[in-house]
Amino acid sequence: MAVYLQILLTWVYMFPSSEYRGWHFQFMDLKPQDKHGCHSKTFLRTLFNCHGAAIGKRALTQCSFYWLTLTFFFHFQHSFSSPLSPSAPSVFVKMSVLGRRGIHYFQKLNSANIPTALIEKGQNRVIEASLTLIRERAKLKGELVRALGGAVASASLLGVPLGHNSSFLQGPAFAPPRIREAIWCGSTNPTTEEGKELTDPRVLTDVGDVPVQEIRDCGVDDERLMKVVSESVKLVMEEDPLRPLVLGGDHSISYPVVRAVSEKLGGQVDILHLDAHPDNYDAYEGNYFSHASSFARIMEGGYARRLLQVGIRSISQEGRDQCKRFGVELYEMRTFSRDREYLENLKLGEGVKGVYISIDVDSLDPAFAPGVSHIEPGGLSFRDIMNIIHNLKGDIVGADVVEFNPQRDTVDGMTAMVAAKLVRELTAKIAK
Ligand SMILES: NC(=[NH2+])NCCC[C@H](N)C(=O)O
Repeated sequence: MAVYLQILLTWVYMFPSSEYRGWHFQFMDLKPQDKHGCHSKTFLRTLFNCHGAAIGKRALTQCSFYWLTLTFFFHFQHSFSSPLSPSAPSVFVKMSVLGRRGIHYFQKLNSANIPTALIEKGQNRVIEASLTLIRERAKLKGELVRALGGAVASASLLGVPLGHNSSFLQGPAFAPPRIREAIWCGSTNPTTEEGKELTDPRVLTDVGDVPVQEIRDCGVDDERLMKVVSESVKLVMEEDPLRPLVLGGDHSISYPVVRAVSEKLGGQVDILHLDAHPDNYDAYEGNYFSHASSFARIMEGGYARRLLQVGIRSISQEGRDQCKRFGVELYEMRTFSRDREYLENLKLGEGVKGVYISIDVDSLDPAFAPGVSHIEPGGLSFRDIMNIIHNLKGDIVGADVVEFNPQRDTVDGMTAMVAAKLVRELTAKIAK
């Protein structure tokens, strides 16, 4: 009894610290399909589900973690030594995994055991430097397009290699370079289906990636990181006629991107969202910024007037309740043949600032796009998406292609080509 009380108290003490999250997970994206990472991340997220906690809690939290580890150890030590206990090996394995993770994050915390102001100053410099590169590249591309003249709107690629807000695998962090490679791959040509030339800077430019890993490596938390993403999008939009075409990353990035688009334009947009999932949980696995929660954040923020979700075929009761709460127009796969005609003749964005298109690659049937974390059979065909996009009437003010996971792609990069073609055709849709 006393031991359980001790464990409970320890957890309560540990809750207020969000710092472990930042420092512990900073390198985790870089591990390929790390199953243990996935589980322990879920576990730790539940523990440290709190944002913006005071840095002064660190010492207390650190002690609490030692206490928790010891408590577990003493509580279960009879299981380790008892050959009759069937749970012994698995408990031991779990303990050693936890132990190794613990060591990893003590190192991080110890190295961080320096004045808060010093860390913050350094973080600010790194963020400023990161934004400077994007700002200068956007400026140059904007100047170039304006000098060439004649473009009202032009797509500009911005990569956001962020995968740590995934609830399962983290591979989408590796997508932007793979998509770029496929866009310019010699197996195809730079002309889009309806005849736009991607080599023309008035059609397409590129301002590079937000250095997500480098920023997280400095211990910057997600709230701040999301602001950096928003800031980067605004830097692109600053350079009229450039419009952001964002390469994800997991779906969590749509929140800071849409927020930036709406704030910069000074009003709401209509959103066409293609996905297998509605991604509207209040929070998922305790993560407010989860890729499964981005559309809850967008709707709460009031950034969208209409939200059309198309391709949905994995939706929980909470997802349905949230759709009702936010007035989402839900087009599920099971009724797609009925809805097709409407969806292939959409007219959006009138009376608001324009249309934002968010394409989750898992909206496609896995037969077309196997390289995604969340394989969900029964999806859209590539041509279904093309028909919807090509026929859509509206001013496209921004777009994203997210959730391509190169670690799950075929050896010949089939999904990279699919993601690239989505980007190419979105480019054609934006540019005018
Ligand atoms: N953007 C995504 N791929 N989201 C997938 C979310 C999956 C999550 N397990 C759910 O129940 O919805």
